[in-house]
Amino acid sequence: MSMEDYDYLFKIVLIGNAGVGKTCLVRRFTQGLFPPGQGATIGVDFMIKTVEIKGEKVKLQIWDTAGQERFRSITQSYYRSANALILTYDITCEDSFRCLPEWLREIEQYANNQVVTILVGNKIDLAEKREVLRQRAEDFADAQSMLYLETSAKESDNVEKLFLDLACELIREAKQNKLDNNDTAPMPGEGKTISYLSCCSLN
Ligand SMILES: Nc1nc2c(ncn2[C@@H]2O[C@H](COP(=O)(O)OP(=O)(O)OP(=O)(O)O)[C@@H](O)[C@H]2O)c(=O)[nH]1
Repeated sequence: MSMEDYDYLFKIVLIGNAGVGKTCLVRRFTQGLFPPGQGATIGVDFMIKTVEIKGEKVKLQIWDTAGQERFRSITQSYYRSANALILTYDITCEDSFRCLPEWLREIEQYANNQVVTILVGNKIDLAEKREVLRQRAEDFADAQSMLYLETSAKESDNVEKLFLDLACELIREAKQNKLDNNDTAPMPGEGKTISYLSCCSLN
């Protein structure tokens, strides 16, 4: 794809425990469906979706990582070039919430320190099975300076909002030139395309 096809290109990586719904969130957003009998992700998978925000074309490269521990060394290598991380847990699974500090350590260790991180509590359609109160998650996210959103990949609640809010935030940051793109920052007159990601696995 040539550079003219979009104004911005951002890489978004989903992380979090196995089974919290990362793949379903990506499928819902990129394909508009809730896949039946979704198997566990092996390693990483990626999808692309281009959205238009305030007249600007934003290409989102979305990486869905495997939550299973045994894939951790593979998935870690995808953190570094991420512009945004979607740290996902399952509101019906206390365990997936309790593992968040562990995920934050991974982020600290492997991600770029400019990365935008959003905490997502998925499966809100299963309200009667909720194990993690919204307030508790909000407080946790606040303390870590993360955005917080609750979603249902199944019912499509807040899924579009999740990715579009992230895209808006990334555009805002890019405009303030806060992204870690010192090497390839556009020169005046070269336009505002974030070109440093164009080398990433688009082949
Ligand atoms: N009720 C409900 N179930 C969901 C939702 N999102 C995902 N699920 C179910 O949760 C299970 C795991 O979903 P996945 O999307 O495969 O989870 P994952 O986080 O990608 O798992 P790994 O690939 O192993 O890391 C599947 O049975 C989904 O149908 C949701 O919003 N609501």
